[in-house]
Amino acid sequence: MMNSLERKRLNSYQKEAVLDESPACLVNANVGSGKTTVLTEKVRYLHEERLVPYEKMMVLTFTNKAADEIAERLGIEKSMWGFGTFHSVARQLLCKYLPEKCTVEDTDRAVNQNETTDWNREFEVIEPEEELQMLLDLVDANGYKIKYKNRLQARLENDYEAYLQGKPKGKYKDDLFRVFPLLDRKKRQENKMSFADLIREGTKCAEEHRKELGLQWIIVDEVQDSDQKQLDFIEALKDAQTRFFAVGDPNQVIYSWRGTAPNMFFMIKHRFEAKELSLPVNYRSSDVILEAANRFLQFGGKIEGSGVKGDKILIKNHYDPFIEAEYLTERIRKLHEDGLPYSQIAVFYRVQKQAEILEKVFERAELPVTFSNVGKEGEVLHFMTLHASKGLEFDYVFIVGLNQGLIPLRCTGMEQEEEEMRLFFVGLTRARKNLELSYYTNPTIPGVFEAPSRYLKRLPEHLLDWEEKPGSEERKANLQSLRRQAVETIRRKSAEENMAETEPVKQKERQIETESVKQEERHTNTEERVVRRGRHPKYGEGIITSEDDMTIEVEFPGYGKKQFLKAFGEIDVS
Ligand SMILES: Nc1ncnc2c1ncn2[C@@H]1O[C@H](COP(=O)(O)OP(=O)(O)OP(=O)(O)O)[C@@H](O)[C@H]1O
Repeated sequence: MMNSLERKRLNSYQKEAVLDESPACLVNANVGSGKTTVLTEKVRYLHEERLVPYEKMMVLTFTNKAADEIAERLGIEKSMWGFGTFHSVARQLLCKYLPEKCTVEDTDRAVNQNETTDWNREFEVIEPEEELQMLLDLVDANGYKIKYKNRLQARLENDYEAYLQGKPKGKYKDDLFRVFPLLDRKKRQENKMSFADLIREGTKCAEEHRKELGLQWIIVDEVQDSDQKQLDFIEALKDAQTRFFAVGDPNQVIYSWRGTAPNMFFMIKHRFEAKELSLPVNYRSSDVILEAANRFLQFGGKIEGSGVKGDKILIKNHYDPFIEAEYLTERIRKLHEDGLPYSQIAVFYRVQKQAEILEKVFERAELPVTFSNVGKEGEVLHFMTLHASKGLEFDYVFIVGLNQGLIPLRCTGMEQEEEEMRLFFVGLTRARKNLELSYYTNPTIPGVFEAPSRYLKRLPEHLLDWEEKPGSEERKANLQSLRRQAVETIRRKSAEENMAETEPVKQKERQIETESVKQEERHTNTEERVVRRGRHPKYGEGIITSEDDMTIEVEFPGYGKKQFLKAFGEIDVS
């Protein structure tokens, strides 16, 4: 009975999850613990050993990427009935159960008699932009007044659902709620559905045809990403005999802004009265990476590793994003020369804006890069936002821009703070073997501070390898070389660019020179000062041997010289 499972060498937790046949079961899985493995093995087991026909199962995912991976592992067609994203499965249902297309005569008659024609199974799915344009056309055609047009997409997403649920008017005194009935009618007449329409109409359709569908299993991947409407869809599909099995990780909720509650995992457990199983062992990352990630874990105990110690996490500082991009090209070239395939290297950043400089510099360096998590396969480097990194794994991961105000972004409340932390957790846990984190001295992004991220302080010191924690002489030399490097690079670039750009480049050059001279001056002044003392909770009282804007160096009796980042506030200066 268990032969095919044994072949796959599942651990005991994974086996238990695969074999479980409770009416509802929720697997609380740690990052990298084999969620996808369990899900695919479960489908295979049910189909091959328990002889459940595919048409009696639904396997729902949140992304096309996950759907593709599951289909590939199972060796089934991506378009197979009941497999795919929530949207594609809702579409399948509607294509099966909506009325067939009306004849031309039917449509003419309906239009003549001013009847609304309705969606039929040949409907077209429209992008949010097209729906917005339909709305704007109706506003213009009817001379309606709409406030805050620049936020209309968001208002459409939120208020349209409210209108459909019977809410008569919105927050603002304008004509938006008068356009909604026209929009609804137009979409039906033109046989077009938005993504939200798909799930809502799909849910109605599932309710009507639940008995006929007679599902034996509903299986959901990454269930922590669900929103209320997707849960309604699952509930609509579920009949008395239908078993519900879902895998998810409460520590990887990073889409609260899209309507997922941070505690969704536990809400689902309650709603479906599900039994909870766990997958504790992470097979992906080294122990060093997991110990770092554990500091950002919000739910559950420690993540267990599979016993590979791994290298320390490298912490780097770069003058600015430009110098960093130059550094990355060289570093990545070297890693590749040393035998690491480009496809095993990824660079993550927090905001899209950071990609601009990286893109330019990497293009010039002629390295094979893709700036998304999909698309180009094969021997390419991956550059992407932390959000896009979810579900992926790489041997060597760079996370850039660990500055206050960037990672984490400035937050307005606790919930946002927690989500930022989960996002960083997702980023860290993509790495199998090596992690490199970096922050800028001069971030050049509005709203981002020079101070290194407080997340660096959260990481256990013994796991970190600060690239340079220099003493005073070394530091001075480093600042000088940093300045030389920056100026040289800019000179080289300015020679390449056209003349029109010379002046701003010069300004930048001057700015860097002034800044580094200032830093050196401050530095020298510190050295000339009378003895100052600082106190550390562990090392006691010591003498401050050097100091600049960001760091402070203190010599402690019995411990020697130690450097600290001021932003972490570990030293009390007397
Ligand atoms: N029992 C096992 N023995 C050895 N390796 C395993 C086992 N189960 C899973 N793995 C490996 O661990 C890695 C992570 O597995 P998988 O991608 O299924 O995890 P996941 O939980 O879906 O990850 P994430 O939480 O990041 O989405 C994969 O490389 C997989 O091959």
